[in-house]
Amino acid sequence: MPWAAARALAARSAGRLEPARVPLQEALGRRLTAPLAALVPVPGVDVAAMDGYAVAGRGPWLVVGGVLAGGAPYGEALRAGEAVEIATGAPAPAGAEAVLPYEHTVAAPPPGHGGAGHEPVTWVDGAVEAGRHIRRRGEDIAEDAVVLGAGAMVTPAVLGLAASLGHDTLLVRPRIRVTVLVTGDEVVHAGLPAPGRVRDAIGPFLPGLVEWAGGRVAGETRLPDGPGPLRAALADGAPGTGAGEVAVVCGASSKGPADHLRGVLARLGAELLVDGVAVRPGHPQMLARLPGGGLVVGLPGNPFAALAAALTLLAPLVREAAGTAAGRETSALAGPVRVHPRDTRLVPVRRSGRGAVPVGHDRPGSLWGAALADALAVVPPGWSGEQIELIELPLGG
Ligand SMILES: Nc1nc2c(c(=O)[nH]1)N[C@H]1C(S)=C(S)[C@@H](COP(=O)(O)OP(=O)(O)OC[C@H]3O[C@@H](n4cnc5c(N)ncnc54)[C@H](O)[C@@H]3O)O[C@H]1N2
Ligand code: MOO
Repeated sequence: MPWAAARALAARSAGRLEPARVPLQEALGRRLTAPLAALVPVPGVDVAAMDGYAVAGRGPWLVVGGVLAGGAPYGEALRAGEAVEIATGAPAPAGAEAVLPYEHTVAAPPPGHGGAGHEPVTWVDGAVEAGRHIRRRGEDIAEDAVVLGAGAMVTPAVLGLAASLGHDTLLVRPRIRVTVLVTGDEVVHAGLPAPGRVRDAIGPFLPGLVEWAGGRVAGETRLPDGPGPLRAALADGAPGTGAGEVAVVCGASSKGPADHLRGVLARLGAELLVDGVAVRPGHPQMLARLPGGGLVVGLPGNPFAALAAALTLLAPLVREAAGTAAGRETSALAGPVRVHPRDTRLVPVRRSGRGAVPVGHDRPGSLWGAALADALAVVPPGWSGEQIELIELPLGG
């Protein structure tokens, strides 16, 4: 199957997940599926915007009480000539006309008193402007105001905003659950690989790639070679095999004696949607639908081939399920690339002012080039030209 057709088919194969209410932190990076409205006004009541004295009428003012943020509000209405010592954010008493910040406050003698008095009562004075330093109820955000529309991306700032408006959950499209199955008797997961062994280089990049595309890796299972373990891991009811889920199989996609994925999928009655893609690297990649509704993505064992295949089949379907389509980017190509007569080539490049620069080191078995690059240039079969499509490589963080 041509590369572009495989990518489009992968996107179509995933239905959009139904919106769900999730706790705020889980909504990060998702899109809102409903407008976000204020459940409460901000601020909720009239509050002091400065530490100082809430005052009524003209000074000097007799200090009749104090109120802290979180403390009990002052119980009575202030009368002209009265002040209440107040903390920033504390409810302003009824009748308060302004807040006099400490910095602008002078100790005042009681009216009609000749000098500084020794009474236990306190008098304060200072210049205030009517209404100054009191944030009125709903002044920042009115109750019921719609602050964000459906489709808005949930950023860290959106989480803080939603919390301040009284929300504990947000309605978003959930992250599609991806289960990773790493096959290969020769594959080890820690330390230096002994001769004939190889460190798993695919399992470590999948969670970041899936998260970046809008999904979530729910678990990783390491499988020995052989059809039995793979069949059990993809059987009905196994993690990643249900509707709205994805199982990613690393390795076992080619034609060797240990490459059992095709046979296992046939035995399970899966519908093979993509069986090989005309792309280099990564042609032995597969997409299938299990009878239970789950999708299986087969990635080749060579790590750069697996990355190229993950960007061809896995990322588009995860994005589609999450409702977060990628933008299309084209660029000039600032360096030579090899062109294949029948296959699309995916070439690691770095964007620069001159265009996309091929970084080399792009053998299927090595992620060196992909690690140096920030995008893959899509070089169609027989291509000649100047502008080229780029697909973004996932960034960290
Ligand atoms: N007769 C054919 N042989 C091969 C073909 C073909 O079309 N006909 N295609 C070649 C290409 S291209 C690729 S890519 C590989 C894909 O093979 P598999 O998906 O079956 O993967 P394996 O055979 O298990 O492994 C291939 C290679 O990758 C190493 N590997 C496997 N898993 C990992 C991992 N998690 N991390 C790092 N490296 C891994 C494995 O040791 C092998 O060296 O098939 C070609 N052969
Ligand atoms: O798909 Mo294999 O890509 O070249 O190593």
